[in-house]
Amino acid sequence: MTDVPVLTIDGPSGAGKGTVSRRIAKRLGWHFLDSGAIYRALAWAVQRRGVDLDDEDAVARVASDMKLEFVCNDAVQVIVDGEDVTDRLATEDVGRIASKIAAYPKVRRALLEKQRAFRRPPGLVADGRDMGTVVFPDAPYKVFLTASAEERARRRFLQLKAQGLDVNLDQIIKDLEERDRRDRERKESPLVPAGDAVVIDSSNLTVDEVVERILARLPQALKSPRGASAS
Ligand SMILES: Nc1ncnc2c1ncn2[C@@H]1O[C@H](COP(=O)(O)OP(=O)(O)OP(=O)(O)O)[C@@H](O)[C@H]1O
Ligand SMILES: Nc1ccn([C@@H]2O[C@H](COP(=O)(O)O)[C@@H](O)[C@H]2O)c(=O)n1
Repeated sequence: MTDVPVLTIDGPSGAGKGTVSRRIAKRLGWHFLDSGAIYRALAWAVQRRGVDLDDEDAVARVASDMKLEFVCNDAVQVIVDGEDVTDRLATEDVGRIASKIAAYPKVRRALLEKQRAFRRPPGLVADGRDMGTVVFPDAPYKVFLTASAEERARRRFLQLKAQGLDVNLDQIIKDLEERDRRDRERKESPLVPAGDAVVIDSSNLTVDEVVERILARLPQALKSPRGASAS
């Protein structure tokens, strides 16, 4: 428990959590936690070290001892064990492995304090699956952002295509639904809205509209902090 305010934005893959969270963090002048990037970085480290994905203890050991850094320049760079892996984490392949190992209770426990360490003044916007339910249950502001599976797949398709990746819409829908099902059905920290979260369906909303809806729920005093950028 701490006095530092946290806004949690949870939801399924492709709902727009990362895009919206980054914008809001910038507007408020707050820190930003992309917790999915931590699970993706772990997926990468586990593969890199040749660890058996079915061995929960071995994967949890990597979660405890991997050296993870987020370097904030124009964009956020993810450095794992001294290697910049930023460009390798976006693929559905890494997402699939991340969601498999994210189901392990020992892995989630090993990553809990690493995530809580992001809570620093003046505030934190935390994006993920269990930010409002498990990692920051005392957060005063919680959002569950969702959208139809078709719309989320369409967004992911356009996003990956823009990055020059060779993508197939049907495969993306399949991957996304499988990953969501695994995230929702796992026993440990499943993807569910926190009881006190506001649910926003972004299927028919632009990014700006989602950002404004969320900001409208925050107290005015948080929206004009010293040093916050207006962009
Ligand atoms: N409301 C929206 N309308 C249209 N496109 C959107 C909207 N929100 C996000 N997008 C686009 O959808 C893509 C996926 O968004 P984003 O990466 O923020 O989703 P996410 O919920 O963080 O996904 P993941 O959990 O898999 O990381 C991005 O290209 C983003 O620009
Ligand atoms: N708080 C979180 C965040 C992510 N995960 C798992 O990681 C996968 C990848 O996350 P992205 O947000 O980058 O797509 C995701 O499918 C989850 O399985 C998690 O469990 N908890």
